[in-house]
Amino acid sequence: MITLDHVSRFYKEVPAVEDLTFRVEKGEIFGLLGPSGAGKTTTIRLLTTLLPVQSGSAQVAGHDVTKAGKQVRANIGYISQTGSSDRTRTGRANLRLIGRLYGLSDAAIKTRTASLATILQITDILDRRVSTYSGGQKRRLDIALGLLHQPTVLFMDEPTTGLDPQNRKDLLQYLKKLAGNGLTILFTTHLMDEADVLADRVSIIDQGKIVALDTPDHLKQSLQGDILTLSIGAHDQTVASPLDDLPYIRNVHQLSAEDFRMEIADSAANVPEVFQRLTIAGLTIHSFSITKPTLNDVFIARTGHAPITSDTQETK
Ligand SMILES: Nc1ncnc2c1ncn2[C@@H]1O[C@H](COP(=O)(O)OP(=O)(O)OP(=O)(O)O)[C@@H](O)[C@H]1O
Repeated sequence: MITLDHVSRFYKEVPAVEDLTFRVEKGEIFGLLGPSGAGKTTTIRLLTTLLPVQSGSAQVAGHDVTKAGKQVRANIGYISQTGSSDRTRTGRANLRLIGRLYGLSDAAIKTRTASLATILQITDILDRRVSTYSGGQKRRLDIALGLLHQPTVLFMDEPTTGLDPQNRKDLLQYLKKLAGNGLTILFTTHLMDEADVLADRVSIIDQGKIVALDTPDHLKQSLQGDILTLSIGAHDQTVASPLDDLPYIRNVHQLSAEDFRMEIADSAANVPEVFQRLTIAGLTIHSFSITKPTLNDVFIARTGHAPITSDTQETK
């Protein structure tokens, strides 16, 4: 349903996305996961024909985004981070406008509006101006606007922005149901847990490049071990050197002045030796935890740095 073949986009010779190649199948929920500035929105804008592809090629719903933009636009829904509603109009008027833009009959607009409003729980606010909506209500209207013309492919930038936990849970369930009925969904997020819960497959993107692409489970299993997090109190010293030659320790990463995380194979057997090494090196362990890897850990392992903060550093 979506195919990218070596797609790149530059701004003044600086790559925003570089050499992206992947496919998304019909009914699949595909997550583009990465920190701010990674190139997620640029990818969506290229696929929705809002930005021209400069090199490589891409097809959406069987149409080339460069040569057949009109056909691509007829087959897709796009829900941007900010949404597309007119705040001065009511929700119903916004839906009517979009329906007419897509050439739907008044009867079809009425039926689709009633059904989407019920599912997204906005029926009782449809006749109020959008400027009076809460963030979550507006987000749900954005989604109704994106789905009104029954697209075959839905693009969503940061789907759950502004939603409270219950609305977020409901929305993720609804998106899964839509995909179960054959809708293909490509969404962006910087939230690792959202990608984990929602996506069938995830592409982790950093500085415009794909650094990992697989199912969330496969990505997490690729780390082959647990994550050991240690707090050693303020020291000038890093934990990396005392652990340098231990073959079962990988990717030691300093989270803050006191905190470190690392991958550890067979943690039950190997943690005692780690503690012994650190104690001999004169370090005091204040606290520790051993957890299963998350997509956050996958990101750190593949890029060597933490996804959100830039003040951390790789030490091994
Ligand atoms: N119009 C533009 N002119 C110059 N640089 C741009 C432009 N649009 C995007 N960029 C740059 O391209 C890179 C990718 O931006 P993009 O908006 O795709 O990132 P993102 O992953 O969606 O980030 P966020 O999560 O913050 O929305 C960034 O370095 C950004 O500064």
